[in-house]
Amino acid sequence: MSAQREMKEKNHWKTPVTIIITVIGVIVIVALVTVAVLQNKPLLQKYKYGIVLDAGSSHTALYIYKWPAEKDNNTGRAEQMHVCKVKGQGISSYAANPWKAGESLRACMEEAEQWVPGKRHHETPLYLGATAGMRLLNMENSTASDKVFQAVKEALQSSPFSYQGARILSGQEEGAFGWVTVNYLDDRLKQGLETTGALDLGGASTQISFVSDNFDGSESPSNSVTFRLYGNDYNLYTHSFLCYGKDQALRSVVAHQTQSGPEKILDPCSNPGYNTIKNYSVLYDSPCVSNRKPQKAPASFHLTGKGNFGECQKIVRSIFNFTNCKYSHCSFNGVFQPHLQGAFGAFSAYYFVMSFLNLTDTSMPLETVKEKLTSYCSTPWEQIKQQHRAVKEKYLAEYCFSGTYILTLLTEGYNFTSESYSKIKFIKKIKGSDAGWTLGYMLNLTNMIPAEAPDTPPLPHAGYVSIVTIMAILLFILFILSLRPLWPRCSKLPQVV
Ligand SMILES: Nc1ncnc2c1ncn2[C@@H]1O[C@H](COP(=O)(O)OP(=O)(O)O)[C@@H](O)[C@H]1O
Ligand SMILES: [Ca+2]
Repeated sequence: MSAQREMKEKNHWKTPVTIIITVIGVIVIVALVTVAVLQNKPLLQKYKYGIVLDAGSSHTALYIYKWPAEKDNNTGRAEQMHVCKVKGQGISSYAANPWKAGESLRACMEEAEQWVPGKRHHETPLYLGATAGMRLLNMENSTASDKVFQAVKEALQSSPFSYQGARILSGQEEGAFGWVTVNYLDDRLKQGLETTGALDLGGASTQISFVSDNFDGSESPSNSVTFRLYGNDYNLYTHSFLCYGKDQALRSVVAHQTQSGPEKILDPCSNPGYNTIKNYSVLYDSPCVSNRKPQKAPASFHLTGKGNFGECQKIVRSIFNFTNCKYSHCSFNGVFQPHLQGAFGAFSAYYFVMSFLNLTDTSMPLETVKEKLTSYCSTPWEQIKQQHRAVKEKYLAEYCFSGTYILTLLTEGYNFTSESYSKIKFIKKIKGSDAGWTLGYMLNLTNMIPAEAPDTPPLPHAGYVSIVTIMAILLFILFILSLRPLWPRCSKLPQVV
């Protein structure tokens, strides 16, 4: 028995050499894993910021975006942090007193100072892009448009942010950047997935942008925008229809009914019982209709609602020209359009109107959409007002027209069929960021979408740490095994009888 105990005490795990080796080994493993974890730990998240003002025809909105500072070029995605709606109307409405356009922006600029951390102010780029409202003002009165821009620039330059310019976007830019936003937020660009088309309905213009296999730009170069993003080439079809935003389209529809300069009209696009007085000079004060102003007309006319979808649609149809197409296919007004392809995201006024009318479900047959519009249009105005007390009267009075216009623009203007209509999604936001041209515009100007696919580490951080740990343990075991000759001879253990 005593011999046995003696042998147990000489157990090799307790020899000084193995104790030292074990301690060193454990220290080495702990050190290795600690270094691996600390060295490659994602650094504490710091953000960069960017601000874009969308100076639309009806209103201005200030968007603040943020993205992780360390990985702006590859893995981090920019997202909307805050939006500030500027009080009052769009900047083009200040043509008569331009300095007020600058003043109108101040409250949102101050709000932005609260949202972006102070030490980042000076490095935060600030852009303003104006769309169709300013395009029209610039056509009509370029001096007034220049003055509005001057006032706006002064207001923006007096902020602590890094002012990068204020300008009018072209229709192509507005359409293309809306498409970039939608596909960037859906992660379609980085992953090289099939892209989603973009439908943007504003107050003064409307844009359609999509990638089509049978469009290479040759048939109509002015509708082609090419991009190389994350290593993929895109040939985008895009078109912006000036005067076909819903406010200008409504002007055209009312202008159509006042060609002879009447004192009264019975408008099928307004609910029965709706009554208003409209001023001729205000109605015709837009390059979209100014050439049609009746010669002999009183100062104003009475508009009374009739609420008839079918009749309203007839008038809406009349503002599109479906003749004279010199291309293989056209949408309307002789504008080239390739065959529609893939899914579409429809945002801005498309969303506001269709969500109000409970028509965002596009699996609904087009016949049902028409029935619902027929019913909405024929609902008495008093009843509409009672049912939607919280909704602005101006919007409320226009939903019958707006719904009719959207359905006609999509199905007869762009040629969406019952089948392709079901591929449209009416959207406001994607993953918390508003759909619209602003994000795409900023991504482009800050070079945040690389032309080539970025090199990504082959392993995620957790995988890397696990592999280093396993390797270290394996190395240690190998090392212990390699010291086997030093181990005490276990085979000499006496046989217990
Ligand atoms: N809640 C709402 N309901 C209906 N229409 C809305 C709502 N909010 C905004 N709109 C409309 O959305 C449109 C936005 O257009 P806007 O971006 O200002 O013009 P554009 O892009 O042509 O320069 C306007 O016609 C505005 O009236
Ligand atoms: Ca817009």
